Amino acid sequence: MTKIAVIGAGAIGRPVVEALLAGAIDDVEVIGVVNDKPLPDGFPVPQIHLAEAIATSDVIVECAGQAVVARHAVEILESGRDLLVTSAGALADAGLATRMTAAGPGRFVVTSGAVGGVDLLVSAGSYGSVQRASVTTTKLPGALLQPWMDDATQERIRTTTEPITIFEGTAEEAARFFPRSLNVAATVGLALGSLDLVEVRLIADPAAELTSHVIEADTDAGSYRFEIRNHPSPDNPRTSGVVARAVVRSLSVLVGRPVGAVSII
Ligand SMILES: NC(=O)C1=CN([C@@H]2O[C@H](COP(=O)(O)OP(=O)(O)OC[C@H]3O[C@@H](n4cnc5c(N)ncnc54)[C@H](OP(=O)(O)O)[C@@H]3O)[C@@H](O)[C@H]2O)C=CC1
Ligand SMILES: O=C([O-])CC(=O)C(=O)O
Repeated sequence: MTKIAVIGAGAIGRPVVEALLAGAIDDVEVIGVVNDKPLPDGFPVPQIHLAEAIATSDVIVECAGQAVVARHAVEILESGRDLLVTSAGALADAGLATRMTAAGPGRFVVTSGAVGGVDLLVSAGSYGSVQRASVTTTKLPGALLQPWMDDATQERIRTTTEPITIFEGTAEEAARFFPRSLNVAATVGLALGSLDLVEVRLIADPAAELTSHVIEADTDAGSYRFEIRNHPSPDNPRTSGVVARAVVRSLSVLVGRPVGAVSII
């Protein structure tokens, strides 16, 4: 039996817990959830402190935010627990990425999250060269407002009646400026081995009922274009609903019991 603790009980963490309790992966036990505020009445597993999660679990699943990875990842890995990271953008901090890579004996992996095709990008980028890469993300305006934006910028985004580009930069900048909306840009950068290479464009579109991520890459193995169109989570319009399912799939690979009739990793 593999013991799992989850950090975060929001739009990703809660459905992950529910899926695991429903038996999505054989032989796992959810020992509890670490969360900022008290969990709502009726939450199906106990709320625990991080220290208890570290003491009693085999794998810790982060579904809480980049700051949690920055604060706790090294401690978790040094305790010998494996860590599944959802907030991939935390690894845009090169210093943190280096410390996490050096830490152990626990292992960390990053979920593919809201996007796909990253397996192919890892394969293409592994031994060869990457000429260019880009991620263009389109979301509803309200999902993109940030505390650092001034009032005029927030108003322009909130009231736009047509698609507007609100950010262009590298994947590192994207993860830093939009920590809850552009983790996928970091995921693509990590897959290709360079966050600086990935040109990111973020579009606020009032008609974007589906969140879209268009990923393009030219490599010496081939040229790729993936267009992903996800339904937003009903609990958090910033987050695509599929992310929780991706976390469960990633966890299933990490614990060695991949979901699906045929194992595709
Ligand atoms: N890789 C990918 O494709 C994607 C990654 N993400 C990442 O996943 C994160 C979670 O997304 P989502 O579930 O939608 O966000 P939510 O805001 O819905 O939920 C976040 C949860 O984490 C909890 N939390 C926040 N800080 C802490 C802390 N310091 N310790 C313990 N718990 C904490 C919150 O608790 P409370 O509400 O009580 O404050 C809340 O329960 C995002 O911030 C983003 O970094 C998101 C989408 C896609
Ligand atoms: O869920 C999504 O579509 C993407 C997202 O929020 C992120 O990358 O942070």
